Amino acid sequence: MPMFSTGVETSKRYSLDGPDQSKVCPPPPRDSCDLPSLVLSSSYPITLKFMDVGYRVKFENKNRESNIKKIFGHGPTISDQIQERTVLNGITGMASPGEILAILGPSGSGKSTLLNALAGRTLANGFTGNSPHKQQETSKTNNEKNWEKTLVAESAISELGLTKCENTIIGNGFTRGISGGERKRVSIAHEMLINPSLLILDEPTSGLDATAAYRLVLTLGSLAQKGKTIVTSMHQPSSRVYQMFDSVLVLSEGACLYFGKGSEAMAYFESVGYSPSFPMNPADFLLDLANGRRNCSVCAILETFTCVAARARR
Ligand SMILES: Nc1ncnc2c1ncn2[C@@H]1O[C@H](COP(=O)(O)OP(=O)(O)OP(=O)(O)O)[C@@H](O)[C@H]1O
Repeated sequence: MPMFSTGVETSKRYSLDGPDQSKVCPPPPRDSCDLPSLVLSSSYPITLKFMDVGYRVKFENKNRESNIKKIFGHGPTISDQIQERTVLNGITGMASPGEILAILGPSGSGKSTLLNALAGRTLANGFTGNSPHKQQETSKTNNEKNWEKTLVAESAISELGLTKCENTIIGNGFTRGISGGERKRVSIAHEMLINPSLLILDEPTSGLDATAAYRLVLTLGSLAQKGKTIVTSMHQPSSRVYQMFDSVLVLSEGACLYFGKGSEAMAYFESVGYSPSFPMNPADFLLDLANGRRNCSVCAILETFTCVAARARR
C-alpha cells in the first residue's frame, strides 16, 4: 500500500489577455536547432513547486526461508513479514517556465516515483495537486477543430524534426519502422498535441546514442524556450547534455543530495569538500556521489545539503 505525503503546487501566471510573458524568466541562450515558431507556443506558463514529497510502501516479505519456517510453525508473525520502505523522503524543488529541471540519480534512487508523483499518476492518500494539463474549452465547429488539430499535428512534426519520417510506419517489435530516436520524439510529439505547459518525461533518452540524446535534449531546450516547463529524469547525461539543464535535483536512495542550478552544482560540492581529482562530466561526478549513499561521506553531504536547504527556506 503506497503512501504519499506531498505538497505539489502548480502556479499559473496569466492575465485576462493571456499569459503574462513579462513575468516569465527570459530563457537562457541555448545552442538550439532553428525550429519554426509554432501554434504550440501559446500555452499558459506553469511553475511547478513541490515540497517535502515523501513516498513509503508497505510490502510483504515473501522469502522462501520464512515460508518454510512458517510451515513448521517457527515462521515469523504476519507483522514481521510486513515491511515498510521509504522510497522518497522530503523532496523539495521547483521548475519554472522556460526551464529544464533534470532529475538525476542511480537506478532505484526514486526518479520515476518522483515523476509519477509530480504528474499525479500515482493516486494515494494525502496526494494533492492540480492537473497542469487543463485546457481551455471553447465552442468551435467541427471543421475548425479538425483544422486546428491538423495544424497542431503539423507543428509538432516539424518542431520535433520528424518531417523526414512523416509517412513512415512507426513499427514495433515485429515490424521495422522509424528509428529508436525518432520513436522517442514521436512520443514527445504525441504529448505536444494537447499543447501542455508542463512536460514531465521519464528517461526520454534511454537507449539513444550520445548524439541522438543530445539532439533530443536540444529539442526539449527549444520547447523550454517557448515558455514550457520541462521536468525530465535522465540516467547518464553527457557533459554537453548536462550543460543544457537549468536546474538539477540529485536523488540518492530517495533522498535529495542537491537541488539547484546545474551550473552551480560542482561549486557547491567543492564548497562542502567534495571535488573530483580530475576534470570530469559533472553528471558522472554527481552520480558517483549519489551511488555512494551508504558511504559515510555521502551521508555527510546529505546532512550538509539538508541544513543548507533548511537555512534557505527560513
Ligand atoms: N510500489 C512499490 N513497491 C515496492 N517497491 C517500490 C514501489 N515503488 C517503487 N519501489 C522501489 O523504490 C525504488 C525506486 O524506484 P524508481 O522506479 O522510482 O527508481 P528509478 O530511480 O526510477 O530507477 P531506474 O533508473 O532504474 O528506473 C526501487 O527500489 C523500487 O523497487
